[in-house]
Amino acid sequence: MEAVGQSARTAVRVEGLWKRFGEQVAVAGVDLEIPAGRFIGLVGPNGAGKTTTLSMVTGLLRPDTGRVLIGGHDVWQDPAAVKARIGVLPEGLRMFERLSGRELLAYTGRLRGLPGEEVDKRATQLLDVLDLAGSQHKLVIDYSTGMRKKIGLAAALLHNPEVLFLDEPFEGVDPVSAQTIRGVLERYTASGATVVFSSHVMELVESLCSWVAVMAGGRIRAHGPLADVRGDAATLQDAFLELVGVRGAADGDSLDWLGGGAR
Ligand SMILES: Nc1ncnc2c1ncn2[C@@H]1O[C@H](COP(=O)(O)OP(=O)(O)OP(=O)(O)O)[C@@H](O)[C@H]1O
Repeated sequence: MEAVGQSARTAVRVEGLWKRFGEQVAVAGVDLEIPAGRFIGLVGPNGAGKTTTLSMVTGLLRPDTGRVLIGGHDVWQDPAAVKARIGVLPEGLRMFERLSGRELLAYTGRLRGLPGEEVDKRATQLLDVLDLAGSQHKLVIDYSTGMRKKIGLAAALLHNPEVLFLDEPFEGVDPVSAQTIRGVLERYTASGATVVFSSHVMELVESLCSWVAVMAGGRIRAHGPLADVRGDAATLQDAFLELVGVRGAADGDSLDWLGGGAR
């Protein structure tokens, strides 16, 4: 199918996305134009709608209304073209746990239609870079949380996608592994690819991302280059608290029974 008209530098276009779960409106009209070749952060408080949005954007969950274009292809009209262009590391990743890390990559690569030799080569390099070579023959079920994130990332990168979506990629990952993941992702975006990731960790988003979208209550509250979203605030965290309207409510003043001697 032909790519629908879209600027060459837009990686993902989201138009009028809505999702309800019964009475609960999880995503309430999201429009976004995500630039290519950048590190994009999607931030928001718990329940803001980040996971639901990313699930719809990556074709895992059908929106009630709205559409998503990736590389000009409609996620729901042209899923094969989109799936060839994206890599996804979803939250609570489910994997084939009775395979070893190496087998998981071999299987994923063949599913992606890569020749066996190429899969072997890429898998060896990814396992090395992500410091998983020593555990490549262990079953994924025996991997730690951080190792699971890393093997999931390797599987998502194997076919060299144009856009990589990561839901909380650094959660449960130790600082050394986080630095490794960061290095891999920086190299990947430097080559023109796009990384979209969700996180609660504002310092991380501030240090990694050049473009951010702030979500709260199912809507985008601000989006654009990091400096624009931060505005006059000292940190992205301050700008974020201002935007989501929790300044002053978060200091726990009402918990006057907590601590002290009133037991
Ligand atoms: N399958 C579901 N059924 C019912 N409600 C859901 C479902 N998935 C999400 N929701 C609701 O939609 C809202 C948005 O949830 P979502 O998981 O997208 O938020 P989030 O920003 O990713 O939150 P967190 O940072 O805590 O992971 C929440 O109120 C959540 O309870």
